[in-house]
Amino acid sequence: MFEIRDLSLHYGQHLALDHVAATVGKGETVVILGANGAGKSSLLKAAAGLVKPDPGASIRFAGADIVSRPAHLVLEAGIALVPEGRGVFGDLTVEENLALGAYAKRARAHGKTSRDLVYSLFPKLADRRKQFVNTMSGGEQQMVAIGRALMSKPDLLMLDEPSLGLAPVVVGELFAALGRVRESGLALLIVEQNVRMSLSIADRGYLMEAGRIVGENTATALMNDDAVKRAFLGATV
Ligand SMILES: Nc1ncnc2c1ncn2[C@@H]1O[C@H](COP(=O)(O)OP(=O)(O)OP(=O)(O)O)[C@@H](O)[C@H]1O
Repeated sequence: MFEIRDLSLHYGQHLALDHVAATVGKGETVVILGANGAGKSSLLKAAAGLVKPDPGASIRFAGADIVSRPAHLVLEAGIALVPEGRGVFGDLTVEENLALGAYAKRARAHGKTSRDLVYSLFPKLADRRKQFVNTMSGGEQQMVAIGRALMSKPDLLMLDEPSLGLAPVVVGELFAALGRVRESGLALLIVEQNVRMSLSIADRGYLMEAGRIVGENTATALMNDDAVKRAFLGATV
C-alpha cells in the first residue's frame, strides 16, 4: 500500500537519508528504530510532503506516486502525520482541535462519524470535549493530536515519537490507545524511542543508522535480537 524507494535527502551538504527503502502494508503497523539523528523524523517528513527529497526518490501510496506532492495533497491521499511535539492548538478546546482536523476534502463529509470514532478510541477525550487543550496533561494532549490526525480519515497514520516526555504509566495508556487505532484497521508507521512498547503493538520494524536502513524484521524477531537488545533495550547480552 505504501512504498518508499531510493529516498535520499540532503540538508545543505548533510546527507540525512541515503537511498532508504521501506514499505507498510494495508492495516500493518511498522516501527522505525534508530538512535538520535539517524534520520527517522526526516523519513516521516519526506513522506508527509514537508521536506523535499533528492531527485530520483519514489514514494507510492495506494497506487499513486506522491513524491512531489505538497503536504495538503499527501493528506488528501490518505496519509496523516502526528509530528513530534504534537502541534495541537492549546487555546482551543478538544472538539475545536478535532474539527480543525476534518478540513481535508476527503474528510469533510465524515466529520460526525470520525468524531464518534475518535471518542470511542479515546473515551477520555469525550469526557473533556469542552476543555482547553493547554490545561490538559501531556498524555491527553498527545491523544488530541492523534485524534485530530484521525479526523482527516487517513488510511496511514504516521507518528513521530508519540511517547516523548510522557510518564511511564501514561505511555502505557497511549500505546493501549494506539493498539485500538490499529484494531480499527488503519496502517501505522511509528518512530519511537520506546522500543519495547512500540514493538509490542507492531508487526514489523526497521533499524536506521546514519540515514540508512540497516535491518528489517518482524517485531517478535527484533524484540529477541541481541543487537536490538544491546542498543535499545538496555540489555547486556
Ligand atoms: N532542518 C534541518 N537542517 C539541517 N539539518 C537537519 C535538519 N533536520 C534534521 N537535520 C539533521 O539530519 C539528521 C537526521 O535528523 P532527524 O531529525 O531526521 O533524525 P532522527 O532520527 O529523527 O533523530 P531524533 O530522534 O533526534 O529526532 C541529523 O543529523 C539532523 O541534525
